Amino acid sequence: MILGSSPTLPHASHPARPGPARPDRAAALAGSTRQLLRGTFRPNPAPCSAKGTAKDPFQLSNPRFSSSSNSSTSSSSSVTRVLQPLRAASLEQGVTAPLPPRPQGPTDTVLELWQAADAVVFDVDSTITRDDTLDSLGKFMGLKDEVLRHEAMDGTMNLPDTMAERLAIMNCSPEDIQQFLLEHPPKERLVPGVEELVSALRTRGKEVFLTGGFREVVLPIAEHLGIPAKNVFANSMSWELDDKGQPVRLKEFDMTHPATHSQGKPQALARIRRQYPYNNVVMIGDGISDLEAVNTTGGADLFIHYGGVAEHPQVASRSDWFVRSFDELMRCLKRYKVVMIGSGAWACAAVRMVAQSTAEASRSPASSFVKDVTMWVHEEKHSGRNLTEYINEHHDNPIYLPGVSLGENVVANNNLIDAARDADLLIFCAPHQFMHGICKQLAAARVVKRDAKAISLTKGMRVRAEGPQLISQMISRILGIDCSVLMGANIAADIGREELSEAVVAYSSRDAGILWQQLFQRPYFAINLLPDVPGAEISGTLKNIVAVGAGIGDGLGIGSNSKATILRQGLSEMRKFCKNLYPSVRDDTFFESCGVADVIASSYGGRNRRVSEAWCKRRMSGDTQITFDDLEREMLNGQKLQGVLTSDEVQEILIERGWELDFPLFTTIHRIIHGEVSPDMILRFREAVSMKSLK
Ligand SMILES: NC(=O)C1=CN([C@@H]2O[C@H](COP(=O)(O)OP(=O)(O)OC[C@H]3O[C@@H](n4cnc5c(N)ncnc54)[C@H](O)[C@@H]3O)[C@@H](O)[C@H]2O)C=CC1
Ligand SMILES: O=C(CO)COP(=O)(O)O
Repeated sequence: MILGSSPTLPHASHPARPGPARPDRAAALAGSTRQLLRGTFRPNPAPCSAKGTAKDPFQLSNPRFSSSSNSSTSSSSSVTRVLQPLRAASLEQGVTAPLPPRPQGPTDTVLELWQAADAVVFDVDSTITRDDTLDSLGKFMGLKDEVLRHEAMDGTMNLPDTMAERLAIMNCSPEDIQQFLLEHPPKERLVPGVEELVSALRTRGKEVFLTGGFREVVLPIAEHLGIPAKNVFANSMSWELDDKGQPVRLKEFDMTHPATHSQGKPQALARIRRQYPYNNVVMIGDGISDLEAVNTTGGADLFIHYGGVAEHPQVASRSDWFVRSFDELMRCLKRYKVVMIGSGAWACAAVRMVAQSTAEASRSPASSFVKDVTMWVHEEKHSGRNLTEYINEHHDNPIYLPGVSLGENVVANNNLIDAARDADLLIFCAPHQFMHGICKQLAAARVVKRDAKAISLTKGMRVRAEGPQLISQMISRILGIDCSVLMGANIAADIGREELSEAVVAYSSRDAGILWQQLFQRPYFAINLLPDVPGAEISGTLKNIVAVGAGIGDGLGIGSNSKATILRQGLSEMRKFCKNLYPSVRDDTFFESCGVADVIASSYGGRNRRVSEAWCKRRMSGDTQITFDDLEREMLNGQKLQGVLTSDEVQEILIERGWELDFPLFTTIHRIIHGEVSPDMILRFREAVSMKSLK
């Protein structure tokens, strides 16, 4: 709400004067628009697209409203040029000049800025609330303060004076404020759609701020919306105290607070920009003071006039976008395109869950996701046809997860580069030996968006001369994007049947973690968030070695106590290995699904266990020629074992670092699978490690 006129803004009663110089706006925008303009940012046209850019004669004649279809290839200052000059020029002309029509809808550039916003700053009174706090408080106190309010609005009184006057006649006590809050709870005061919009913004990792109003009244609203108190820039009430120092009567507002002054909003914006390295900041409000937050040095990059409660032509015509409903902003939020890189058993079970989530979410206008999920398929033949064609026709993968419908919104694509091109969210789930080649191809084609996010479901690691590298680190390093991991006790076929399971999403950025949780969480698949990527990923990788050990034990026909010994020792070595490499790894990670639960699930129900059991039986029956590769081909129909390869990779690290004796189970398993000691040494792993090779 407009509470005061600005000394920097021209007004009917003031001579028009030039707007403030904004030397650093271009610099601030240079960073903000870099992403938009480098050509990798492609807004999703549906469900919201720029309207009337070619039809509106005003838009044709004015650069601000011209279509920005060229902007993606122009220099970083072009958005500054496109958005700002008209606003500044119209302010310079003063209110006596005829007002340009208010924008009919977002131009492409405005839409791009909205979708790329890092932070959104909302005015409070009459923007997110249906009322003006002082009006409502005045009414609550039985006053009619219309006169003062109008004087403030047309600028004959300045903002601090107006506030002080209105306050003086209000005469309320702390109890009155408490009662006011009880009778006007946040939920009742909020404009329809604002809660959903704030939540959708936060889910997309955008920071939300509130400016204006009074802390005493705004903080409960912020809390209701899940906005932290540090993101509230509001005035404070100041109280007259009794002899015991207890507040009795509202005296004035804290006049030292920037929010009291006409320049409060620009100052709030300047503070936000100083504190956080945001590229794009959007201001949403209804008043001149909100508009000022854009027309100022280091201010917001985009101004949206919300006119659903109060529409002000002076402000609307100078806004970049005029809306009467928050639903319009919601519909225009970016939707993430999800792409699965992989098409094996786990990739199929996982893409099915993701496709269920995106299909479900797409029923709401607030959906964060594009409904269709692309799945890159390593092409092969099935019944004489391309597997990709088969999947797109039948919606299942008969080779890797037979009998499980993936969902009609899963679209298979056998071209890796094409599949990844539009991805905002990339899920990597290929056997780890192929991951380096996949990342290299994607990097060479330069198709991965710079702001895309990745998650790895792959269990494995890469060993290079410099040392071990996690798959998530490799993805981040080669593609230059954030990468989380999803790890857990997740036998693909069981999850395909929707049997209860759980996993952790370990994240480097919590916002990304929340987004992935939203995507993967299903009624039968619970996701815990964990800020420990190395702990979760190394656990998921090493448990494959333990499962090989368990399979060898099963091949020998060992009992439960002995198998439990292998599992316990395995878990202990997993923990030690993680901690040796990454001392910051958390102990509780090993009690999560990616730790003990995955050791158990894989050592009873996994492929590594099954093939190792068969290998052990064949070896014990005298077949010394049998190899894991033979059995993988024979038993898994194209699926890949990770445990044997991982054992080789881990052993390289153990030898290199002189840790073999500290990891007796891992070392024994490695010696068994390479025929250096006999399979029954699994039960004597403590001695086997010190034995010389039997070769
Ligand atoms: N299957 C499961 O239950 C689980 C598997 N994982 C992990 O997920 C990752 C992927 O495993 P799955 O999806 O089960 O795959 P999978 O082992 O079932 O299938 C192998 C996949 O690799 C593909 N492939 C073959 N040659 C290739 C090449 N040269 N380049 C790229 N791809 C090629 C095949 O087409 C197939 O899609 C592994 O790291 C595994 O440890 C994790 C949890 C559960
Ligand atoms: O990782 C898995 C379960 O969590 C699957 O293990 P396998 O590859 O041994 O089947």
